[in-house]
Order: sequence, then C-alpha cells, then structure tokens
Amino acid sequence: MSAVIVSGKDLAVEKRAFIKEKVSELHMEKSIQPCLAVILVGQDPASQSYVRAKQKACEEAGIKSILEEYPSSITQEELLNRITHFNDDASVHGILVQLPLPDHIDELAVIEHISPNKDVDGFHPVNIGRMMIDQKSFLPCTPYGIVEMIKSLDVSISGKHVVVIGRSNIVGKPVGQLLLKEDATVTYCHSRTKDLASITKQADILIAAVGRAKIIGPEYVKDGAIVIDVGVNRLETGKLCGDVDFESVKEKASFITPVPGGVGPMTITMLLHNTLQSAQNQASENKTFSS
Ligand SMILES: Nc1nc2c(c(=O)[nH]1)N[C@@H](CN(C=O)c1ccc(C(=O)N[C@@H](CCC(=O)O)C(=O)O)cc1)CN2
Repeated sequence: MSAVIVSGKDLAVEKRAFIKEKVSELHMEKSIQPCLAVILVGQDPASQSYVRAKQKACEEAGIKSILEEYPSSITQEELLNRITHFNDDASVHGILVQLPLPDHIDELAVIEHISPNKDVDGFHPVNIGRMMIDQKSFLPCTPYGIVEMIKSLDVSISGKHVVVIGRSNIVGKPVGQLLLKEDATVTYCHSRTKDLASITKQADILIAAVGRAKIIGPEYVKDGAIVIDVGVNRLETGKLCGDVDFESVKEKASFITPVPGGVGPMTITMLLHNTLQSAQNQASENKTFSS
C-alpha cells in the first residue's frame, strides 16, 4: 500500500490563514503590526530565494518585513552593529540573519548578539536552553514545523520510537528534543553511526536530515513508518529532491512528506508564528518569555 502524502503546503495554508487573523486582531486591538527584520549577507541564490519566500509570506499575513542586504565582504562588527540597531528598535519584533554566513563571520557570535526576545529563528542559546528544560521559548522553525506536521496526522507520538538522522543545531538536535517532550523515545544517528539501517529500521517515525539527495531508500525504513524528509537538495537537472528516495519509500511508509511541498513551507509558517508571538509578548504585560 502506498503512503499518505503529508502536504506541508496545505497545512501551511491553513496555519497562515489563522496567523493572518491573529495579526489583524493585534493590529485592531493594540495598534501593533508585527515586524520582522531580515539580514541577508552575500549572493547565495538559495538564501536569496528563501528570504524572498519569507518576505512574501510576511506580506500575505499582514506582517511587516524589513530586508537589509549586505555583500559578503561585510565585517562581523558591521553586522553586529546592524543587529544592535534592530535590538534597540521597539517596532521590530523579530530579527533573522539568513544562514549560512561567509566563513570570516562567526555564526554563533551573530546569533548570540540577537536579543533572545527577538530571536524568532529560535537559535539563540537562551532559547535553545529554555526549550531543553521545557520552558516557553521561541522554537526553531523547521523542528517546530515538523512536530506540527506529525501532530496533524491522527497518530499518537507518545511511546513511538523516533530515529533522527542528522545532528545539526538547527534541525537534528532540536527536533529530537521536541519529540522527546511529546514522550517519544528518541535515537540520534549521524555520519559515524555504524550499521545505520539496523537502527533506522526500528523507527516508527523516521526523520531524515542528512543533506544528501535520495540517500534513504526502502532498506532503511520499517513497514508502516512515518517518514519526514527534511532534505532540500538540488539535482544537476535543476530539480529539487529530498534525502529520501520518495518513489520507493512511499511504497513502504504509512505517511511521507514530499520535497518540495513538505517540511519547507512549514519552516516559513513557524517563522510567521514566532514573529506574531513576539509581537503578542510585547503587547502583553510580561514582555518576554522569561519575565
Ligand atoms: N536564519 C535561518 N537560516 C536558515 C534556515 C532558518 O530556518 N533560518 N533554514 C534553512 C533554509 N530555509 C529557511 O531559511 C528554508 C529552506 C527551504 C524552504 C522551502 O520552503 N523549501 C521548499 C522548496 C523551495 C525551493 O523551491 O527552492 C520546499 O521544501 O517545498 C524554506 C526555508 C537554512 N538557513
């Protein structure tokens, strides 16, 4: 039997409509328009396209967005100064620096410079730390989107064996943590894992965040597993594909996310959600998650 294809695109449409309503309520009731500042460094075509998609999504939801673009020659100090500027601007609720950054810039120093209260990417160590101890925080958008996609299926996460392939700070590590919070049993695999298939075949929910086109074939998947594909790989033909060999794995899985149209649109949706949340935090008496 072929798997149900889980459309992140459809779920994103639904969630973005809800966010748009809440943005409009905030505007009407408190005269606050959520605002996201985006900093893009360099000319990477993929980053440019993700930033364009974020801006379009903001516009459609009624969220204001500000884009600042810099050449890859920008110094770290200049970049930190721009972040200070947005940290100090009360009309800006979210700040995002598109990753990756050029090699001469220390990514962690940049992320740490963003006020945790405006870190709508959820990458700041304060937000990551709060997430680890189940305190309210901005959750990283891709992992958050994945959890929302799984929750949209009529299946319980509690007690399920989740296997995450990949241990990046922005996807692999946090998605395991968020699913642990949902009472899943979580195993992490990575490039040094021995006999990967013997572990991934135990997964009720398999999350592939490897970054290599179609590397996960049916031999890695248990019958009836839920397969979430985080990869966005561009083939020489120009076509996009995930880390999972979709055509063969869909014959084995119960649910599978496509690429494009799966996790990607949910990443941007959760960014809108976090930006709205930040503006709502400012509007309420306790201005931050931590106060
Ligand atoms: N500051 C950040 N940088 C990066 C993040 C992030 O969350 N914050 N994540 C990725 C890139 N990313 C968002 O920035 C992102 C990647 C993919 C998609 C997406 O919608 N993909 C589409 C296909 C798009 C295409 O046609 O190229 C899909 O999967 O359907 C959205 C956002 C690294 N950097």
